[in-house]
Order: sequence, then C-alpha cells, then structure tokens
Amino acid sequence: MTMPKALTIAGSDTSGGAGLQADIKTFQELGVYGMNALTVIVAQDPTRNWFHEVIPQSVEALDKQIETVLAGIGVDAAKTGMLGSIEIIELVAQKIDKYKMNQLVVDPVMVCKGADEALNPETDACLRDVLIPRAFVVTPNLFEASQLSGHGPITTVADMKTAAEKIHQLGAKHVIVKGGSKLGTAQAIDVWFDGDTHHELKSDVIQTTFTHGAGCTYSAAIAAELAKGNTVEEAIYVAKDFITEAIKHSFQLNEYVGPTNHSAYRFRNA
Ligand SMILES: Nc1ncnc2c1ncn2[C@@H]1O[C@H](COP(=O)(O)OP(=O)(O)O)[C@@H](O)[C@H]1O
Ligand SMILES: Cc1ncc(COP(=O)(O)O)c(C=O)c1O
Repeated sequence: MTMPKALTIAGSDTSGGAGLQADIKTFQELGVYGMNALTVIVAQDPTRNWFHEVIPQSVEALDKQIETVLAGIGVDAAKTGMLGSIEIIELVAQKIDKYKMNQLVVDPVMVCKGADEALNPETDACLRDVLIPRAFVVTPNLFEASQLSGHGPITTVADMKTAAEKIHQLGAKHVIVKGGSKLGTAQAIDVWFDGDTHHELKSDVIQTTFTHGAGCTYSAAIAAELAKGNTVEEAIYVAKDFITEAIKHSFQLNEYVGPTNHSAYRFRNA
C-alpha cells in the first residue's frame, strides 16, 4: 500500500489543538501520513491567564529534521506554520528551493488566538519577502493579510480582495484571506484569489469561541488534499468543509481554550 505523505514545519502547541499537533491530526483524519519538523515550542501558563510563551528551537535542530524528511523520505506536499525567527524562515526557504517543493502551503502565523499582539513583528517582513513568493497557497487571516499586503485594517470583503491581489503580486500562486467570524457578517467568508478570479468561500458563522487551531487545521487540510493529488480547487473546498465541521463540534478544554474537533469531518462522512 502507498500512502500520501505530508510534512509540517511548525511550532508545537502543548495544549494539542493548534500548531503541528493540529496539522498531524488533520493529515491523519484525511488519510495522509504526517511528519513534522519542530520550529518552536509554545507553552501556556495557567497561572498567568494562559499566557503564551514561545521557546525557540535551534536552526541546526530544524535543519536536521527537515533533512530527515526531505532527503530521507520525500513528501507529496508540505505546509509551514509558526516559524519564530528570521534565521528559521531563511532556512526553510533554502530547503524549499533545494528540494523543489512546489506543493507548499504557507500559513503565515503572526498571532496566537487569544493573544492580541504579533508574536515576532520583526519576522513579518521576512515572511513577506522570503516565504510568500515560494508559496503555492498562502492562508493569512485578516490581521496577517493586512501586514503582508500593507493594506491597513481589512474590514470588508472588498478589502479582502484588494489585499489578496497585493499578496498575489508578492509571488504566491493562490491567496486565501480568511474572514471567518471577524468580519461581523452572518457568514464566515474567505476570499480565494487564483491570480485571475476571486472566489468567495462561505459557511454559516458558528457561534463559539472554541476555535483554537482553526487556521492551522484549515491550512493543513489544504496540504493534505494536495498531497493526495487533488487539484487546488478540490483541496480548498474540502478544507473549508473540514474546518466548518471541526468548529461545529469544537469543545472546551479549560476556562481559556477550546480547540476544533479534528475527528468531526470523518465521523460525519463515516
Ligand atoms: N465562528 C466561525 N464559524 C465558522 N467558520 C469559522 C469561524 N471562525 C473561523 N472560521 C473559519 O475557519 C477558518 C480559519 O479561520 P480563522 O480562525 O480566522 O484563522 P486563524 O486561526 O488563522 O485566525 C476559515 O475558513 C474561517 O472562515
Ligand atoms: C504552535 C502554534 N502554531 C500556531 C498557532 C496559531 O493557532 P490558530 O490556528 O488558532 O491561529 C498557535 C496558537 O496557539 C500555536 O501555539
């Protein structure tokens, strides 16, 4: 039997709902063999309102992990999540070129949900200049799209479309700007720009605050479907369905955090 294989280059979310844990769970649920290269560890402090502490890993350690997977095994698609430093972004870019990874989904993580400030503002320009041009698909939320496009605050679907075009000009082939529940509309609208046409992906907004890991899960689902050889269009529509189902069945872990439910899509389709 052969299995499609995917790699996530991402941070560890110790609480299990976001980061590489969300990615690997999503790969598994969609029938893809998941592997990871760890960039940073995120720990959350229960005595300080679940304050997120980001503990970087060394560039050497990341280099060895990526070589293990790309030189030693090979993958059908890859995704990036939280990267944490300029050195790490540059290393990842080198590896993408070295291994000619063209099925690459970049989730340009700049913020953790629940935290209201950019985690590493100094890395934002590097993400924009070094990684976005190498992305097949890039999936910024409204804050990230505003940073990458220089558009200023994004509050409408028209703003999302303008920002998507600007990010496309940076070199990403497909840009998905995630409106989610942040637009204040009755529907969770994402705009996908393919370089030619804007597509609006819509689902009803689910009234919940338990959306920890939603962005990671969504981008991982796109990578998984690409790894299976599906078209980008198929991958994006499956991913939207997968994340909507995961949010519908999300749950509370403690008073601070509620992750999406990675099994919900498979259970529905069983
Ligand atoms: N409350 C919600 N109801 C339905 N879909 C949502 C909701 N919140 C987010 N989404 C969807 O989940 C996906 C991830 O979006 P979002 O949570 O904004 O990303 P991020 O985690 O990067 O901030 C998008 O497809 C978005 O439309
Ligand atoms: C390691 C890691 N990556 C990414 C994220 C972003 O998560 P989300 O998908 O909720 O935006 C988080 C949030 O806590 C995280 O801990």
